[in-house]
Amino acid sequence: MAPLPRPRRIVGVSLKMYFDLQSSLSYVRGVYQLDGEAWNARVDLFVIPDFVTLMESSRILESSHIMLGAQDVFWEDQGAFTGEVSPRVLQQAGAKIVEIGHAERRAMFGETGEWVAKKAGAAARNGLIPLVCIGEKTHHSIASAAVGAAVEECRPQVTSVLAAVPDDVEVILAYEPVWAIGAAEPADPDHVVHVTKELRKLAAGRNGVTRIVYGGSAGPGTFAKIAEGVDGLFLGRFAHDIKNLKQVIEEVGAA
Ligand SMILES: O=C[C@H](O)COP(=O)(O)O
Repeated sequence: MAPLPRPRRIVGVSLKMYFDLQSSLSYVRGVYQLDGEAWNARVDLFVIPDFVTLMESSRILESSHIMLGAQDVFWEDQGAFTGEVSPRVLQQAGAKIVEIGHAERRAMFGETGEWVAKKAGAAARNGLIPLVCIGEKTHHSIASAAVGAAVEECRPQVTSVLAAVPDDVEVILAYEPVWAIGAAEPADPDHVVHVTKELRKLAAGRNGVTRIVYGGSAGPGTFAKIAEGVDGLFLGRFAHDIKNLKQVIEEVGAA
């Protein structure tokens, strides 16, 4: 049987909390300038600023193909949940993607696998693409054991999410080994390729598109080494300079 065609490549950036309001908007305007280049390179592009910046970002991006994302979401659509942000409101504000279960949220804010799955279900219910962050906490020092250990740790993170979303909706899995986030360099390419190839098997029976992106100190030079395993990159610091994002788009389009 012929292998399934690979989905379109995708590149996105999270601003985390590095930016203030004006610099977030300035960055989003910079991303907007890359719309044509990404589109011509057949690379889907998304950007994830903070909640406060979403509506203005939506206005900036409205005539583009660029998808706007939010950094978190609550699992109910409405009710007495002070401080939480509804998936329905995110959809109304122009978001197309919702990042869920980032390692920082799991570590610092007590986000559990059960919450992540519920949030993914809520995003899908409201027409948003769940971008679910998964990854092992520590890196096994023996390379041959590291892949198996990573897959075992990531497997329940993936299966609980896929069980919570309808089979036919798009899901993006962001493989971000926790130890590679905020590091000097991305994870070893062989490790990323081996782990993501195994994780892709978990979504083999789905009817909806499942894309896997790599995150964790990724930047220019990362994609070509791991293209065999992933559909794109989820970038942080090393794409906060628009010139680097432009270079990554070129590389992903050319790989
Ligand atoms: O959200 C993005 C990832 O956590 C990666 O961030 P980083 O590239 O700054 O390590």
